[in-house]
Amino acid sequence: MAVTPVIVAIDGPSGTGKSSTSKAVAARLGLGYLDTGAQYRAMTWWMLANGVDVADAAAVAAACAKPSIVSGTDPLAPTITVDGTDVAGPIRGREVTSAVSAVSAVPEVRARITELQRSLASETAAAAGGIVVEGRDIGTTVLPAADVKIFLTASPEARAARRSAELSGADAAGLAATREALLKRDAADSGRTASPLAKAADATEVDTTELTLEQVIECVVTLVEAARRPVR
Ligand SMILES: Nc1ncnc2c1ncn2[C@@H]1O[C@H](COP(=O)(O)OP(=O)(O)O)[C@@H](O)[C@H]1O
Ligand SMILES: Nc1ccn([C@H]2C[C@H](O)[C@@H](COP(=O)(O)OP(=O)(O)O)O2)c(=O)n1
Repeated sequence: MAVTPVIVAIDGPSGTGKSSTSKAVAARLGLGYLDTGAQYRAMTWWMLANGVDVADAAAVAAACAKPSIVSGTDPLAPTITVDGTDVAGPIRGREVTSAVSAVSAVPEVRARITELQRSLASETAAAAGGIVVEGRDIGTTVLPAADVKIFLTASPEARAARRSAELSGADAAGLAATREALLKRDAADSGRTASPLAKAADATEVDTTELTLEQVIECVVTLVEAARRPVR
């Protein structure tokens, strides 16, 4: 019996477990995976590498059609390139992290990246039987007809502890500084006019503060399996 492709949207603020949960759910169910934050980070990396002033929205808007951003959708080996260069490492650095909210608030940037996301989601879903797409506005704007919508939350303390455990070397910062930077980015992402971070009215909210990653994965897998309808 065939099953229709399933589209899963996972949104929420930083450090709630979107990437780890989405990758694991996609791998377990044999679906594709798209990290939309990586696309905004890649656009930001390109702006910084090309000397565009990220505080100048008009300059960012004028340049944002130039870079070619390509995402690989295998959850076991996700990739991201800009004009053919692998940027998976540099896009996680502090410089990009502190500039990404400004770049992703520019409507022209969002229009371009949203179009990329929609075409990649439909191509991948058709080829892989479905896709898990994670970000900030997937359930509200990018894929409002998604079959499953999840909004992950966690306390700022838990999120800061998770993030600071990941950072090392030049990017290492104290827990308090990490918490402050994370809340500042949340406020910018939630407060922007163009497609802000928000829970869709029909999304299931999962507070991950007291859950293990495995428990969150199980919860999402159960919701996706329930939504998969056999085609007769
Ligand atoms: N429920 C959880 N409990 C403990 N640690 C978690 C949980 N979910 C995710 N993590 C860890 O927190 C960090 C941030 O998770 P990530 O998936 O990157 O979050 P996001 O994509 O929402 O920013 C990762 O190191 C991940 O392993
Ligand atoms: N769908 C999305 C995804 C991310 N963004 C923006 C806002 C976020 O602060 C940045 C980075 O997202 P990313 O998911 O990589 O951030 P974290 O890993 O959660 O720290 O991109 C967005 O505006 N819309």
